[in-house]
Amino acid sequence: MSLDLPGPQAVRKLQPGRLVIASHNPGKVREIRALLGPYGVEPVSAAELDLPEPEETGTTFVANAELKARQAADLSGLPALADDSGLCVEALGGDPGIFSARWAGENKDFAEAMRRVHAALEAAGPDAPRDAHFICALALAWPDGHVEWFEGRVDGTLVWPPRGDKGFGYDPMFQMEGMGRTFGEIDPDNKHGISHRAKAFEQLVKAVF
Ligand SMILES: O=c1nc[nH]c2c1ncn2[C@H]1C[C@H](O)[C@@H](COP(=O)(O)OP(=O)(O)OP(=O)(O)O)O1
Ligand SMILES: [Mg+2]
Repeated sequence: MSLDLPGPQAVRKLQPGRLVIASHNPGKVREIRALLGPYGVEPVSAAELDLPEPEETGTTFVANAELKARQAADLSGLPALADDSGLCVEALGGDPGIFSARWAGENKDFAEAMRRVHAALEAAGPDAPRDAHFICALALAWPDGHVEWFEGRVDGTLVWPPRGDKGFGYDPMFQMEGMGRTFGEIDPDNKHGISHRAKAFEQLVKAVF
């Protein structure tokens, strides 16, 4: 999958003050808080503001990140940062991709979602490559309608059975290129230095702080 962003963007700096983390996923909110730690903004989550969870009608990670950020900025009157991310499995044509959260169902059961990915890979045949990548698209929206986008990617392979309980989502079955442990087995501080989210944040930090 390419990392095409919507186009050249004007760079606007983010001023100190409250910043909405427009996500309803506690694992993600935790990582984003840690990644924003050094930059002097006051993160406030969608849950703390009681913001509704929008329907993700976009067909790309960037479009969904933008939709979530715009809605939160509109409703809160504050700048808002959204993350749309997912696991893309090469042998599955990029699935679950933007549907990564939806594969976990209403109950957000990622043990089940990982079994689904594993079953789909088994169905693809014994020689189906285990290559996969995580994508993270970030959108930062201001109440006046200005938006900026950033993206990061990390490549790896899928393992079975899943290992580790330190991350969230599909972390226990994803092993980054060149690493012997899954994202579920490494310390959060370590993941924050290398993940798709960390890479997207590197771009964001360069541009807006
Ligand atoms: O670092 C990660 N480690 C493991 N799994 C991950 C990661 N990053 C995204 N993922 C998977 C699980 C997540 O549920 C889905 C994203 O779906 P996505 O719609 O962006 O997030 P979400 O619905 O969980 O929360 P929200 O939209 O409120 O931010 O991809
Ligand atoms: Mg979502």
